Amino acid sequence: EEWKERGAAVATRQEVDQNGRPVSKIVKKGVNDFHFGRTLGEGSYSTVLAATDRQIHREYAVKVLDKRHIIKEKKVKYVNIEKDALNRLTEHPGIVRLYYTFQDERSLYFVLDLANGGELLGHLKKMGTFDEECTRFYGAQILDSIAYMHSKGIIHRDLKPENVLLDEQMHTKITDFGTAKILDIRSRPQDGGGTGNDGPGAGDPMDGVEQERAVSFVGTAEYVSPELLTDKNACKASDLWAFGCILYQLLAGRPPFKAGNEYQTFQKIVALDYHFPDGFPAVARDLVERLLVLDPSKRLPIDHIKAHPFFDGIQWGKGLWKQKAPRLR
Ligand SMILES: O=C(O)C[C@H](Cc1nc2cc(Cl)cc(Cl)c2[nH]1)c1ccc(Cl)cc1
Repeated sequence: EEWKERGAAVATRQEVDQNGRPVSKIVKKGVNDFHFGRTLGEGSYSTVLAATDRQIHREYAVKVLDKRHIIKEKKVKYVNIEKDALNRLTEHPGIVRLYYTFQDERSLYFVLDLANGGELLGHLKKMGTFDEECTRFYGAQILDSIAYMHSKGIIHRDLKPENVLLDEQMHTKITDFGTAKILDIRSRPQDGGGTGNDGPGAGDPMDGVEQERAVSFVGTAEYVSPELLTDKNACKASDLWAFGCILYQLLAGRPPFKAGNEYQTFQKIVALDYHFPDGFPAVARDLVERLLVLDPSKRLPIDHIKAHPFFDGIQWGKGLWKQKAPRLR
């Protein structure tokens, strides 16, 4: 079928050298190295297909983008940000892994982990709400992945249950880094990345540039942080605001800020206009209240979130990713 006619293309395999720095090893991988299968999803700028590597018979998710469409819609910057961000996030089980990128005359291809457990959002819709144990487990995995991203100078900027995929062990894999912000680590003081509150625009020289230009990107309405709506700038703590919204949503079955249209949702966010439903567990409420804080520098930093009583019993680190996922209920 049509995939056959396209020539192989030079691809880069992402590996890390002995110092852990990502190096692109040139391997000849192209569209002919894969057998394309079912469509897994359609985005506004991409189609994701299941594909099997013909040599090693391993299945991947391949994100295919039409070059003409990308150029016409001025999304070239986002595609290259997605590639660069994923290339820095190669050693964490909670982040979708990028194996190859290649292109042919018509399309761009990202060869990614296949997470065939579906989206966390789908499971939440099916269940209505998660109980505390499931919320604790999934919340902990998402937080552990955010801590890793931030330690590599990456801010996701569009965290939401839709962008949290599940693998066959029902463990999380965060995806969709096209709208990420890559902090220039050369100038950033090595803050170990976990603080989450180095304020908007800290250390990212590109920020100055973004401030002059209107920031063209705002996340998904229900999860957008107030600082993104007021002073247009995302910081690491913006991901922690979204994390607070996700925790609330897993337990309540809906996000904290949701109105009839986007503008009304934004008004609720900047007014911190939200309420906890009856029966919302008190210990979870305490944590959410320390995350949904208007001033980004006052949000609980990641290390304090991990130490919060809500996460009592969570084994942070490798153990979190080896244990069996709790049955959803
Ligand atoms: O070969 C690489 O790794 C770098 C290229 C860079 C690149 N070449 C492009 C051509 C077009 Cl038409 C559009 C975009 Cl966004 C383009 N990005 C590339 C190729 C594929 C993908 Cl998925 C991302 C970036």
